[in-house]
Amino acid sequence: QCNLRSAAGQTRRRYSSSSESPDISPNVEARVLVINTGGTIGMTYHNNVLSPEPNTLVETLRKLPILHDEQYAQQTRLYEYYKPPENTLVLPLSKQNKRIVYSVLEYSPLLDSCNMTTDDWATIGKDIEKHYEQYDGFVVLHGTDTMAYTASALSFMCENLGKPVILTGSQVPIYEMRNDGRDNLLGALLIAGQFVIPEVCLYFHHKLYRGNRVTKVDAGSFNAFTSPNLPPLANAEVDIKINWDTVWRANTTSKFTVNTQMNRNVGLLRLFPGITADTVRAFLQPPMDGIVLETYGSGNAPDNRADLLDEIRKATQRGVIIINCTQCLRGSVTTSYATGQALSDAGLVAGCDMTPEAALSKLSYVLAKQNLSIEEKKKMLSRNLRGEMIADLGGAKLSLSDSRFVQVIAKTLSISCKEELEAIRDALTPTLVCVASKIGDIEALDAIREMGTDLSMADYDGRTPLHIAACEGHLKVVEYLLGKGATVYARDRFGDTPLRNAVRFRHKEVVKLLRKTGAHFSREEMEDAGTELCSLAASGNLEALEIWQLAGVDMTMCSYDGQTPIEVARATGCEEVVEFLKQATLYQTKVWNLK
Ligand SMILES: NC(=O)C[C@H](N)C(=O)O
Repeated sequence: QCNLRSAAGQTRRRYSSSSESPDISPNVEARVLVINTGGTIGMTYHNNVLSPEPNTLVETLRKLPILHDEQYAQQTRLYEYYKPPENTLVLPLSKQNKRIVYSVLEYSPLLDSCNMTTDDWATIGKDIEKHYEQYDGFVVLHGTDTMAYTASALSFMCENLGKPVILTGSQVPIYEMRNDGRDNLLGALLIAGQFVIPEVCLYFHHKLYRGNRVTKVDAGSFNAFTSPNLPPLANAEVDIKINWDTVWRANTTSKFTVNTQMNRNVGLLRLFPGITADTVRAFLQPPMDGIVLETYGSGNAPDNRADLLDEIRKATQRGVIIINCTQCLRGSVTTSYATGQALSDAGLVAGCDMTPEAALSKLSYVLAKQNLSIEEKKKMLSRNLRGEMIADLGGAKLSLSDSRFVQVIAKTLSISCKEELEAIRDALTPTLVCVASKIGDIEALDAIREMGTDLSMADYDGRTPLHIAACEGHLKVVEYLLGKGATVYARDRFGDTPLRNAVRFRHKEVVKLLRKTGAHFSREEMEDAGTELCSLAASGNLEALEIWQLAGVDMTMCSYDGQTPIEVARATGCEEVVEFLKQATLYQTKVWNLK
């Protein structure tokens, strides 16, 4: 059963441009899911006020040449291949020679983001989880008013995220002549389709921010957001420049999941001079489980107000968790003042440099963990979970440009300016990490990482240390790299992932570990697998077939000429292989029945 073929029963030919020449690059098309939740971007005027307009966005985008290339769609029979066709669009060829095919999933009803609740965050999270394997990245269209809250909440809900999730929207509807919606959507799509940034981000006005670091600061400007305590992850100027050193990575070997358990009994309380103890007491009454207290300056509150401190202390003793965040836009909570020390003595958790939006959603996420004690929850809250805060300001990060090694080279080559130094670092480190990975030298990898190098750095062929360790079958190195945030979704210039490499070189244990971490074959790789499986069946290579199955490939895929592996095995008469493929077919039938 050729369930992954196109409706026409043939694989689509892919084209690099509107010319007739087929592109041989296997990774030329990326897929992005756009989840449209509402917001100004898709609003129109009704009785002189803006509200969401359902069922019109896709048709509008289809008519905009910068957001859809109809000629390419027709030439490559895009609509036969990607279902449902009415929601599928494709961007013109990007500067990096990539095609981004995107599908729009529109919610009903579309919401002004002021109307969103915790349930809506969970719906978005669950949809990302449901479609996670089919897409390279996700764009969430969302109203700007509560976008920072949703971005923060999603960053905690998405555990072990390996692909980009980018929230965007606009200040002026995309249907208006002058608007920021087109640019924001285009930028978000280009980043989600071309870069493996494994974070929940927010893209607005040419900048990509970490989602849990932003706050809306302007209601009347296209430049509506700021990330006060962390520079942008990317700037989309003439080129899109990713600040890879800043990108946050999940340091685990666990698969992506979405945890929608959030505690709703949380709140934000902003101190002001003269606030009464009655107000504080009323706010902290049950069922309140946790609050973010927005204090002055670097986390200060009056230390001459015994009545206030008393209410706060009583609440923390009852088990209410209180995070101390500053009302200032920029900066961190410290204990440099007596007025700040009083709060920490009253049992508050330091919110460091978190935004109130991030602190509130982190609190809601952590408080929902029923198996943790109050002390464990407090500990978890003071840890940096998703790059939402700098927990320890004392330990500034070392960068390779500070390292002795690069300094010595720079001196030898008489280099002094920062740009040249960075150029050397960028040229040397991919090679160094790849060599260390090839020879299985974890100590060297660790030393290079300590200098501040990102171990997901790719060489000139787009090959990362994880690709190399997977080829070599260095299980320990693979484990180490995954533990240090290496992405299983990196594709080299040939379109290969570490999983594809491990399968090719038959490293069973590496395949198992990569699968456990969430690696999977893309739809196109699955299609191409049919031919490979038939040739392995023809040569009776049972071991290789087993590895393909471990990699999650459907063993009933057809070859290019429509034969199934089991038919080929029967024709060659290799009983062992026939038996194995029979079992695999039974298994696959069960999988389909479950769907
Ligand atoms: N610019 C916007 O999207 C604001 C709108 N009220 C919303 O948050 O849905």
